[in-house]
Formats: sequence, structure tokens, C-alpha cells
Amino acid sequence: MSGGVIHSLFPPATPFTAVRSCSRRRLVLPASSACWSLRSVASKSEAVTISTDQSYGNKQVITITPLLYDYILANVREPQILRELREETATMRNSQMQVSPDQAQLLAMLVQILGAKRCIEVGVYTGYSSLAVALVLPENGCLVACERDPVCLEVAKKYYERAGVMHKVDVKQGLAAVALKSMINNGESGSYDFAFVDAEKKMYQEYFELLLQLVRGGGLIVMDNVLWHGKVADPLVTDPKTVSIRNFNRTLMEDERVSISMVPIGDGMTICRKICS
Ligand SMILES: C[S@@+](CC[C@H](N)C(=O)[O-])C[C@H]1O[C@@H](n2cnc3c(N)ncnc32)[C@H](O)[C@@H]1O
Repeated sequence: MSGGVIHSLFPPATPFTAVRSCSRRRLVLPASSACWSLRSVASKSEAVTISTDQSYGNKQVITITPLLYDYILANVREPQILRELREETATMRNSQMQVSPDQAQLLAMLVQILGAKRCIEVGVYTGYSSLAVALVLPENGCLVACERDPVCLEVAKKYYERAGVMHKVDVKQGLAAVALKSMINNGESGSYDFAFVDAEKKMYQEYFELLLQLVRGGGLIVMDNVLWHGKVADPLVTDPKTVSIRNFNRTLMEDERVSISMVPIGDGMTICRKICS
């Protein structure tokens, strides 16, 4: 389906039988996966409804049911090394933090489209999204990987080594804002092509401002979790993280320094392109 289709991340009206779940990103792996077994009782046709609301232009609205998400994931080309990292991470605490394979594939494609050589990631965890990026960087490319947790960084470094990309990754262990500020102080402003932010939600505006200095005109900053499990759209939800992401999204809408596209993939990602001045 093309143009007129609106993708919705909100749960379908039909209930699911959740046998075992492992992701806040509503990641549903193919039936063969050991990690997941969410079973939808929705029929295929329930994934698509025709909106009768004219404000949507009577367009088709897709709900990503587990059945449909199985299909999407079955069409992701996930490198073997990433699959192994995902499976190892699934045995660890907080494995739901990892981006989904379809998100990682999109990040890698953005890096390739840009022809990016210099990238930054804020929030590495065990390295799934950073490895997806490092794999597609040229041999002389560089990814600055910012993460405060030394334990999960050990897993990430093991996989960078195994994938043969360690020479492309500059791991900065510690608080990401400190690392970004020191990169600015080192005269690296305007020298990066691509950045991905997937860390502390209350820091989003600060990360964004720092990255806007580090990224060149025409470069991208991709912000993860911008839909925050759908909570951003519900005015009754007022916990600090939701309010923070909601405020960030609102501010970004009016920010003329970037063009933006909010993409309903995973937990929602906004792709921001720095306007060339
Ligand atoms: C959602 S996870 C990142 C997932 C990762 N992008 C992936 O796909 O596997 C967020 C990570 O950010 C790290 N983090 C949170 N706040 C941070 C900070 N202020 N500085 C550096 N890292 C931080 C956490 O330790 C955690 O590992």
C-alpha cells in the first residue's frame, strides 16, 4: 500500500493473548523465535480499517498487529552478527531497551543514503543499533558510541570485535552530555553526518542542542521513543518522562533549524535533518 496509508502503533481493539513478551517496543519476532510468542486473535483484515473521519481524508489506517509485525520482521534483512547479539541481549536485564530489527535496518539505511562517515550514538546499551550503523560505515568511518554503563558496554565491545568493526567505533564511557560537550570543546562542531539518540528521555532537548552543534548542515539527528508507548498522545498521562518527550516533540515542531519526519516504527523515531545555513 502506498501514500494514503496511515500506520498506527496503538493497540488494536482486538485483545491479544500475551504468552511471553520481552519488549517495550512491541517487538514481535517470527513464530520460530525463542524470545517471543505473542499470539493475535485478530484476523488479517483487522489490521486495516478505513477511517470515516474526513480529517484523515478517509484514508486507510493500519494497526500493527502481531500478525502484521511478524510479516514486517520476516522482511527485515538482519545480519547474522546482529541476530546473535539480539539473542544474547534477550537473556539480559532490560533487553526491551534494544531497538527492533526494523528500526536498526532503517538507521543503517539512513547512514548509507547520507554516505555518512562520522556518526554519534547516545545510549548504546549492548550495542545493537550502534553495530548496525558501524557495519555499514566505510572502513575509514567512525562512530562515537556514548554509554554510561560499563557492563553492557563489555557486550557491545565483544560484538564490535567479532564483527570486525572495532576500529570504526570510539567508545566513550560516561555521561553522554559530558562527552558531547567535550567533543564541541575539541573543535568537532559541524563535523558529524549522523547522530542517533536513545538515552535518558528527560535529557532529549539537551542532547538535541549539543548534537545540532556537532552535526553538519544536511546531516541527520534521529531521536528514538518519540511516541513513548503512545502515552504522548494521551493528555491524561502526565508522568515526567512522558511530559518531557511531549514537550520535546512540541518544541521540535516549531524548530526551524531542522526539517523533521516522525516515523511510527518501533516506539516512534523522529528523523531531523539540519537545515544547511
Ligand atoms: C534504550 S537503551 C539504548 C539501546 C540501544 N540503542 C540499542 O539499540 O541496543 C538506553 C541506554 O542509554 C544509557 N544511558 C542512559 N542515560 C545515559 C547518560 N546520561 N549517558 C550515557 N548513557 C546513558 C543507558 O545506560 C542505556 O544503556
